[in-house]
Amino acid sequence: MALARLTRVLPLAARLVLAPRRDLVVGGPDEPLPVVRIPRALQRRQEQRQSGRRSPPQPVLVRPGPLLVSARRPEMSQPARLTLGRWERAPLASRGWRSRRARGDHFSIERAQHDAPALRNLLSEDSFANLGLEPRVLRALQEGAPEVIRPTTVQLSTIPPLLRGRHALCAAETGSGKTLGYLLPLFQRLLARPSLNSRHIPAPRGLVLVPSRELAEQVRAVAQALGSSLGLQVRELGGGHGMNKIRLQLSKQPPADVLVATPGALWKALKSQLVSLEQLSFLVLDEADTLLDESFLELVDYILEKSHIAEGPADLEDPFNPKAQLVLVGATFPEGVGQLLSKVTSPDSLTTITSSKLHCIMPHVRQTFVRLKGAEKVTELVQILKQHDRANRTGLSGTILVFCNSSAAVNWLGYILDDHKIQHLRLQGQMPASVRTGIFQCFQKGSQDILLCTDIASRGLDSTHVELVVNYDFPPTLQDYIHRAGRVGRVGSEVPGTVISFVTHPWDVSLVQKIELAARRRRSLPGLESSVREPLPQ
Ligand SMILES: Nc1ncnc2c1ncn2[C@@H]1O[C@H](COP(=O)(O)OP(=O)(O)OP(=O)(O)O)[C@@H](O)[C@H]1O
Repeated sequence: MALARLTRVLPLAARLVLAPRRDLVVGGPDEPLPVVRIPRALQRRQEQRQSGRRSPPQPVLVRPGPLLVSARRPEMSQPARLTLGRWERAPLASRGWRSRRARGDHFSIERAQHDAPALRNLLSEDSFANLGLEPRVLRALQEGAPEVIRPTTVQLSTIPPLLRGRHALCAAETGSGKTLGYLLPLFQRLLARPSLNSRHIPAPRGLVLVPSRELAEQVRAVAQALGSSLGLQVRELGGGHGMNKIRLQLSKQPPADVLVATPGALWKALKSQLVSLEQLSFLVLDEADTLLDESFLELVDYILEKSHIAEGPADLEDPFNPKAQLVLVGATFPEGVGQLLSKVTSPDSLTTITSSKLHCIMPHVRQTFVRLKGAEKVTELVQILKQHDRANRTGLSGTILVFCNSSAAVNWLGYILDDHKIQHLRLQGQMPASVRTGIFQCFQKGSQDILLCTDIASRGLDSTHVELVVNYDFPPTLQDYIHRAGRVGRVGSEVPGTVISFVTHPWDVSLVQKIELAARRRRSLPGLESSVREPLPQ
């Protein structure tokens, strides 16, 4: 490049001679010629460029010691003490995985620490009492969640701004305790604001929107444990059951102070005027990236339209004209927040809280990638499950989540596991609501060790027993990978987590290479950043 630039700037009249030592000699016949020496490295790069060749990245010399990446081919391993620079080319173990010849190859991103990042770096003075929570709320926390003693890093950074009435977008890694991070401020706000309900239909003051029925059940259970000691009613409104069930859920007495709902069910209830959002003072969109994607956006738009969102903290203070504080929560940064917000409030009123580990490969979970032929996946899975079963009989093992990319694949794989006499549960979106109910709770309680599922189980669902996530089908996006992998290694997990991913298609390989590169550079995954200040489309 430098040589090319140099030749361009030299006057046309100048004579260019490549000197024997490859120095450039410039000037007329009678003048003493200035000599420009070109460094050898530059010359070599120029020669390579001209011949269209690029030197392959140098393999890292592996010495004994802990590894960050361990590969089947040892020269592709990376020691734990080495981090590649941002622009440094990496010797990827997954390079060449698009070729069939790569079948059978594998590598792992090793566990670098034991604890979840959300539990590290906590100081002894970090306590819930120092965050501005009222004694009543602290007591409710003690009674409702006795295992929770000190706040996680995410709770430390979200609770104070939420108590100050700020609208917030909280994006932090999976399993870091975001649910309590928004529920505690929600309850404190409701205690400060008495119910004004004079209408005949239920008008909850707190609303948590979640993308799936299973997550609604889970959040309701956590909220109810806190709400019952505060004298506040928490109810759940899940979809898929038809209008009669929705009517029944909403007619229960006493009416809900806090409603945990899926967008579809709430939309139906609002359309049929079975519920009103006029009294709303706290609105949470949990798993905001999913709620803002195309499948839910229209419903969520309608719900936001019916809620009176405050312009800012000052707007929340009028007790006779309730306005709602808005909180968006997720483990991946949602797209389209700016567009959504500009419809209901000013994007400037939003505080963005992101954790330092957002979109990073979890450092406390071992993640293995295996390049396979499609037809080999079943054998590989059956072997893993049988191995686990043997370990389980000796009382060593936790539970396993196996992810497929479609409901049909879950059913098909389920029949194959039946043939192998491997007991399991199945959870996929096309199951009737009555069959789906309670499946995840069964798995959470440990009554069955293996759950075959689609991505409906990848968002927000919490189980401290999950030891292994298998991506039987490689997830279609990096966001999906983050959410699926996040079912292990959660705060409070009782077992160390592992993720195993089967890689079969060329498009899987592109994602694997991004994951591997991010791990080797210890940086966040690319392409997931977004901005809350995106302009509204014209
Ligand atoms: N301060 C705490 N101390 C100990 N355990 C906690 C604490 N806060 C939350 N937990 C536990 O951590 C686990 C994960 O919490 P939670 O489900 O809120 O994570 P999350 O960040 O919402 O995850 P996801 O992004 O997957 O939805 C739960 O089992 C919860 O009980």
